[in-house]
Amino acid sequence: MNLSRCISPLKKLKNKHNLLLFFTYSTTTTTTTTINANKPTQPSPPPIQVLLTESAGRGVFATRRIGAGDLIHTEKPIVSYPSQSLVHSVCYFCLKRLGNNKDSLQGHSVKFCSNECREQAKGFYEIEERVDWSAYDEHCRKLGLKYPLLVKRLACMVVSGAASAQCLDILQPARLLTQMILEMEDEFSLLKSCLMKANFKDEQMACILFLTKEWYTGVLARIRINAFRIDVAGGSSYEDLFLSAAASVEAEASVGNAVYMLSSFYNHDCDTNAHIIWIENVNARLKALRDIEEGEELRICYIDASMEHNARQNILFEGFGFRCGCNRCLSGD
Ligand SMILES: C[S@@+](CC[C@H](N)C(=O)[O-])C[C@H]1O[C@@H](n2cnc3c(N)ncnc32)[C@H](O)[C@@H]1O
Repeated sequence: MNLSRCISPLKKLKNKHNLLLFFTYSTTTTTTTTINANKPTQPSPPPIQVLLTESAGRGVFATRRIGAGDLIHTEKPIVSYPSQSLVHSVCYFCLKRLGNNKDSLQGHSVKFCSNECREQAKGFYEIEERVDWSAYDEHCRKLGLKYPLLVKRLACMVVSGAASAQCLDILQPARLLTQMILEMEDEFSLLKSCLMKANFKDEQMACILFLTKEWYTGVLARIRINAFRIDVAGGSSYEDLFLSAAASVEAEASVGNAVYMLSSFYNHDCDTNAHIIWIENVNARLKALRDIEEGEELRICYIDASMEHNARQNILFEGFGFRCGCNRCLSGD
């Protein structure tokens, strides 16, 4: 199975209020509906919908009551990439930590935890292997950049046919300052020159036509707002661990970064009712932190919620471009 099959095909519909409404079909909840004892059970759709909010763009809303601790849905990433310092000690596809090489399949510069992961990575990895990325990787390492590595992987996925060049278009982009755009354009030139030096077949060269400055900066602008830092829970008592969603936060402790579709529509709150956790690998699990009523907006926390008021406001404004007006911030806490 290649990665493109894991991507949520979002279907755009109109609801009875004529608001934009999106359903996702590839995410699942743990509950199943038995229609007939003789028929196989089918996963029920997640109890959520994406609607326009009054002041925060689109957001995720409960379609029924959700209990505290319930799993709301799971989600596979559209694109992910390991932290550069851990590239040889996590699975190159699912980012699972590899202990003493016993979980890894040897013989390649990067490792996979299973044949399934190797198979799913096949599309982009065959392209990636043919390119000398040292200049691009070194540029990212020197400047501590993580998101351009996601763009590199996405570019390889597009060349291999495992993803569409437009697959992130629906996500909200960050507003970019001129200086940022200039830096991104330099990075783009580096990425493109690495790819152009590779020995590709004619049809693959034709596939590189999508690779323009506009594509590169547009993808990076979306990744900046929507990427999650992946902190994988270890040990057996993971169900009790509280791991806040920390989109776009830099940290060496994380196994990597990833972009998801549905999870990207969750807005932020400093006193949140839902959170996202990762158990073993990059597949996300969205869980309710308290009872949530039908129609209530589900929000996650993008940052370290233990920070004081001004620090939270500054990080949210600089990183995500908004002033948080949640009840906790309004109370001055
Ligand atoms: C990951 S996206 C969330 C989904 C987004 N609302 C959309 O329409 O795609 C993050 C962006 O949503 C908006 N946002 C999220 N939480 C917010 C909040 N509490 N108040 C205002 N805007 C918020 C900001 O523009 C932020 O950059």
